[in-house]
Formats: sequence, C-alpha cells, structure tokens
Amino acid sequence: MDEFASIRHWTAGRQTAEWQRRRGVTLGIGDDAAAVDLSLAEAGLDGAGSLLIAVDTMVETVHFAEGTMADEDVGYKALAANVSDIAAMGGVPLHAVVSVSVPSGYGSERMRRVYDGLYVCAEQYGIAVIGGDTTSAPSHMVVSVTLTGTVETGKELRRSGARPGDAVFVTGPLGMSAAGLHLLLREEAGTPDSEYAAIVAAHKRPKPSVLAGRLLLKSGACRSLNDVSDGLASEAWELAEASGLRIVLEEGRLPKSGSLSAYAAKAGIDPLEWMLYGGEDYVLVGTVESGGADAVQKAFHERGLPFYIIGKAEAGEPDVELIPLPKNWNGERASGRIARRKIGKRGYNHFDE
Ligand SMILES: Nc1ncnc2c1ncn2[C@@H]1O[C@H](COP(=O)(O)OP(=O)(O)O)[C@@H](O)[C@H]1O
Ligand SMILES: Cc1ncc(C[n+]2csc(CCOP(=O)(O)OP(=O)(O)O)c2C)c(N)n1
Ligand SMILES: [Mg+2]
Ligand SMILES: [Mg+2]
Ligand SMILES: [Mg+2]
Repeated sequence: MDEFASIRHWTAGRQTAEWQRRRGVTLGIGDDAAAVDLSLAEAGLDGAGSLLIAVDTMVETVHFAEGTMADEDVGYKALAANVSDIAAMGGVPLHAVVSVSVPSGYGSERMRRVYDGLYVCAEQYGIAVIGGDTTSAPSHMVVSVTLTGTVETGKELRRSGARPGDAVFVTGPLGMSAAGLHLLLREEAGTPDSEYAAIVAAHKRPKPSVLAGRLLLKSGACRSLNDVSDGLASEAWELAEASGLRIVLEEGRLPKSGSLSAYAAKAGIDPLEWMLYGGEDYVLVGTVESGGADAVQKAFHERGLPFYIIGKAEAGEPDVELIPLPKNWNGERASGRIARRKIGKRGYNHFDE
C-alpha cells in the first residue's frame, strides 16, 4: 500500500460528514489544508469564543515501548494528552491534526491500529480529525497531535492567576500512571495481576476531564489551572513561578488510590515518589479562591467527579513546599509547626542529564 492508500486506510469512513459539520468543518482530510467555520465551532459556549491550539508529541522509546502500550493505546494517548491541555485552559476540544512518522518495517496495519485508538479518543471527546502528515522514519515511530479547542474569550484559565490565600486542588489521584509504567516495564509473566488493572489503565488510557475544566471555568472561583503531565511537583512549580507565589502541599491530603498503595508496597517503593514526580496523570491542578472552594467541591461531587483540596498558596518567592505526614517527622518542629520540606523542581524532563 502506498502512502496515499495508507492514509485512506487509516482515516476513511471513520467520522460522518455530519459529525465534522457540527464542529464547523467545511473541508476535512484530502486537500492542502482543512477549512473550519469558527462561528459554528463556538456553538455551546457561553459567549464569544477564542481559539485554543495545543500540540504534544509521542516518541517510541521515550513515551512508549514494546510491552508498555499496544498500538491502539499509543493513538488514544497521543490525542488524550492534548485533550488534557485544552481541559487545563477550561476549554472544549474541537479539531485534531495528526502527524505520524513510521519506520518502513511497521506496515500499514499497525498504523491502522494506532488510528483505531485515536478515533476512540476522538469519539469520546467529540473531536473531528481533520488532517495530518505522514513520513517515513529511520527506526522509531513518532506521533504528534495538534488539537484545537475553544473557550469563552478572556476567560481561559491560565497558570498565572493564583493569589496568596487560594486553596490548591487536584481533580484526580496521582502517581497511578507511573506505578503502571513501573509494573509494565517489569512484568515478566505478560498479563498483569488484575489487582493492578487500575494503575495499568491509568498509564495506557488516561482520562483527562474536559467537564472538570468547564466546571472550574464556570464556577468563577478558579484562579489558575495546569494539567499534570510531568508530575505534581513540576506542575505546582509552574503555577508558583507563573503566579509569583509559594505553593504549600500537605502530604496527608494528596489523593492516593488503593491500587497504587498495594503495588508500591509490593514493589518496595515509596508511593510519594510517584505521586510527586511520576507524571502522565493528566488530572488538573490549580487554585480556587478559598471562599469558593466548598461550592466548587460540591459542584464536582454532584457530577460524580473527584476534587481534592491539597494545600494552599502563600505570598513569597516562587517555591513549592510539602507538609509531611507525621510518620515522616524527624522530630523537628519549626516555630511550633511541622517542619516543611522543600520540593525540588524535579519531574519528567526531556533534557535531564
Ligand atoms: N519547540 C517549541 N517551540 C515553541 N514553543 C514550544 C516548543 N515546545 C514547547 N513550547 C511551548 O512551551 C510551553 C510549555 O510546553 P510544555 O512543557 O510541553 O507544556 P505542556 O506540559 O502543557 O505540554 C507551551 O506554551 C508550549 O506551547
Ligand atoms: C517507555 C516509557 N518510558 C518512560 C515514560 C515516562 N514518561 C515519558 S514522557 C513523560 C512526561 C510527559 O510527556 P511530555 O512529552 O513531557 O508531555 P508534556 O509535558 O509536553 O505534556 C513521562 C512521565 C513512558 N511513558 N514510557
Ligand atoms: Mg507539551
Ligand atoms: Mg500541559
Ligand atoms: Mg513535558
């Protein structure tokens, strides 16, 4: 199959013209560029919209490897990682443009499976796939997705809006993806123990919450927002630096799932390592004005969505600190309080030595 037949094989007949038209697409895959009527794409917003644009790339051996992700999972997660960035602006995802670089030995069927997963994600989040690019690659696969979205103009939730006194929250459990990756890289038997299905699923099929971002935006109480791709510590640092303040997290409030605890105990690893520095959680972290925190939490719980207050923002130089659990005390107390621990700007960094 040549390049053009392959592209048709991966994409043709996946989404109806009506599905695309509802997202403003007037010209989809097949010409020099796609065309979108933005006035249609804004439907559903509470007022005039701005265009959001994000791109994230997945590289074989860096983001996935044989044994950690099936081909379908790669396609799904390449799009889901971008959905997470649109959600982190309080926006609604709309259109995806997909670039793939494929080693010649991989064959068209394997890429079709990548697209099977990608279209599952597109269906789940209401996204129109409108174009892309295809090249060969020397030895490893690269999948890059550009995703557009829309958000009420001037209302997008930025990293820079936190203020001293805000409550810091996360919208889901932490560390599960890193634990799942640890298991997948070490599992010799093949099929992992079903007890750990949740951490494996968190790694392969993250579920970013667009609804969570929309609730935060509509609440009027959310002041800053980010998504957790590189780890809570790294993302909290981004909020602290963008907003110019100190973020103080409480270890005892960080949401920890049962399957994470069980697997960490088995692996002999402190789960806090994964919760702070693991990454790929694709939950949202941000701040709400403290007086509005209860109402936001109620709105989340009414919709069956998790919401955890995990700390607070304080005036000061950009910094991230952790109030440890009593078990981690070394007996020290600073001015009558539990000694806080500085949290380094550590997380997943592509250029770490
Ligand atoms: N090669 C690049 N050229 C221009 N901008 C970039 C490049 N790589 C990243 N950025 C920008 O830098 C910022 C941080 O990127 P990144 O850490 O990848 O964000 P995220 O973790 O949300 O995906 C984003 O605004 C992104 O658009
Ligand atoms: C085989 C393999 N090794 C390591 C990882 C862990 N990992 C790779 S990239 C990454 C961070 C997130 O990816 P990035 O490209 O930095 O996303 P962004 O911050 O741009 O959203 C993590 C934790 C993995 N997923 N798979
Ligand atoms: Mg990125
Ligand atoms: Mg992000
Ligand atoms: Mg990153």
